[in-house]
Amino acid sequence: MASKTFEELFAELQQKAATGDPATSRTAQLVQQGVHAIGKKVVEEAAEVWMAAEYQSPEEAAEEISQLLYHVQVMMLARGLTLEDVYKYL
Ligand SMILES: N=c1c2ncn([C@@H]3O[C@H](COP(=O)(O)OP(=O)(O)OP(=O)(O)O)[C@@H](O)[C@H]3O)c2ncn1[C@@H]1O[C@H](COP(=O)(O)O)[C@@H](O)[C@H]1O
Repeated sequence: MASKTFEELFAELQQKAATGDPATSRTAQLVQQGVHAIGKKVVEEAAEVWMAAEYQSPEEAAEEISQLLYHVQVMMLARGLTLEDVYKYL
């Protein structure tokens, strides 16, 4: 059972990006570091998704995919994008 949905995570991260403390919130820390640092994490997590999907268990692949989705949401926040901005292309 999911502990949170994609939309629920995004709403939580919007709050963290706006008012979170970089000392305690990974999201606030990444947004403070900016698009370049977040971009490196997106690429790193994408590679981990690929490797896990090819060589690891479905459970491990799911965990890596969750980390990629998290970092993609952080990138959206760093660029001031909303879910609607992205959904209109789906
Ligand atoms: N879903 C996530 C999530 N997924 C991944 N991560 C981060 O991504 C990291 C995983 O990447 P790595 O394995 O590369 O970890 P690492 O090597 O320690 O990362 P680096 O410091 O080297 O960049 C984790 O250690 C977390 O820091 C996440 N951090 C936070 N969340 C959720 O986001 C919400 C807000 O979190 P905070 O902003 O930290 O309060 C909470 O609901 C959290 O559960």
